[in-house]
Amino acid sequence: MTGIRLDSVSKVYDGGQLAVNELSLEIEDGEFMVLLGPSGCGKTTVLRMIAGLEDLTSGSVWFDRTEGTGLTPRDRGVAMVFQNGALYPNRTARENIIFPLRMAGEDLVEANAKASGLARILGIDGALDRLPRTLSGGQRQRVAIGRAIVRQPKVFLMDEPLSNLDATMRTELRQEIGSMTRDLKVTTVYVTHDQVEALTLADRIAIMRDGRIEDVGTPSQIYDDPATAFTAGFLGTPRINLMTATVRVASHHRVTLDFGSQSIALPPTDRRSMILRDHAGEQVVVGARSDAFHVTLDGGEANQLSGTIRTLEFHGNQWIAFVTAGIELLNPDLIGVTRSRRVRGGRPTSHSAGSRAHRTAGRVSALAAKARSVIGREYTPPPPEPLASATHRRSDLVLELDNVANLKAHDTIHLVVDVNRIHIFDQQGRRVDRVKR
Ligand SMILES: Nc1ncnc2c1ncn2[C@@H]1O[C@H](COP(=O)(O)OP(=O)(O)OP(=O)(O)O)[C@@H](O)[C@H]1O
Repeated sequence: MTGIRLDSVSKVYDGGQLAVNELSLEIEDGEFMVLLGPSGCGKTTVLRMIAGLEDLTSGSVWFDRTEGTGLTPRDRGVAMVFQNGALYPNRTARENIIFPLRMAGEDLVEANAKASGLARILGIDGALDRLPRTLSGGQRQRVAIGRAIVRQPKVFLMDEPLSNLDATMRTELRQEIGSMTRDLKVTTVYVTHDQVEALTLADRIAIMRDGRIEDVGTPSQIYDDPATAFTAGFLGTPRINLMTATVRVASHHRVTLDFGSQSIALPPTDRRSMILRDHAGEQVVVGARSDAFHVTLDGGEANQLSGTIRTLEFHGNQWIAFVTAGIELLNPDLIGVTRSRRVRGGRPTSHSAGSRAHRTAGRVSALAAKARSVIGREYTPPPPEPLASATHRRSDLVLELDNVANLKAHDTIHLVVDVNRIHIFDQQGRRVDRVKR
């Protein structure tokens, strides 16, 4: 078994697309690591760089203590499964699975025994003697997984292996992938943009954005204690409410978060109060998932926000309420973000905040040098986009409600905010307090 280390890896494609930007990540021996992020953030490129299918522009890949950067895919001991695991059409499922073993000279009886064992784990033992065209999409994908894993690779790489399956099949195969990789204790890197797959399968999740890692941790760390507003917005349905607030410091150093016509207060002993006392008058972003609110009668309770129900949606086991409360809400995808990283004719095609780009000028200039060396053009880091940009705004608080017996559209609703459940971010979307990892 093998641990993987990515050491400041970057990829600039021909034509200047910066796909991966000085990304570092350690994946432990036997760990199931999920790379999660929106389309185009560089997940597949990272996977292909681990597999040796994509050259690195800079940085290095390590397998335990061996540098793998220059190794051929074959010498890396990795196996990969893609969205559409292509099979040999004229070979049965069994022949497909044992093919890599036979190529390696393994005895037919032993190879068949291994195929049968894997087929049992993957739930395709009844389909082993059928041709791929007679199998369902889910069965074909199971055969592809069996063929990839049969040689006991040191590292198993999966690129959205469930994305072409229907919902029932996805759930079943997801569970089988989880138990199989744990039984085999093989180090696995799994790419997806599906948060349910990430939360259910991963030992740890790396949230990617614009070619970088935004946050990395166990599923519960990432969900309950997100390092950035983007991470908080990527996990959870409905998405977290991100409200702009101004920090006010009243008498006795009491810190309130002022949303305009309404506000909430932090307890004086709250660590965040102590941090925010020095930032009176500045804007912050307050993240509150639905479970941070509870509906109350207008009892004048502390930390109460009031609004009007714009609409109620029925979702079977619950309702989703869209509440207009006169609070400016932000789109998590756009806080502190690089909107386009394309380097063309010396300038990116649009502005961005580059959430961490401002941290060290040195990093930016190193990247600039790399981009220049690849495409022979100047790279100018884009300036931050203002928080109040129109594209950032959303209009409603979005909440789950179990019971709407006494509520309907256009009613006034009163919500108490549990301040222990809110996260406070700076204008670039980073937590103002410390994240526990
Ligand atoms: N061969 C290539 N040449 C040029 N640009 C590329 C190439 N492959 C990928 N890219 C670009 O690099 C960026 C990262 O692509 P990548 O496929 O790694 O992202 P991803 O997160 O896996 O996306 P998706 O979830 O849509 O598969 C994208 O902007 C993509 O357009």
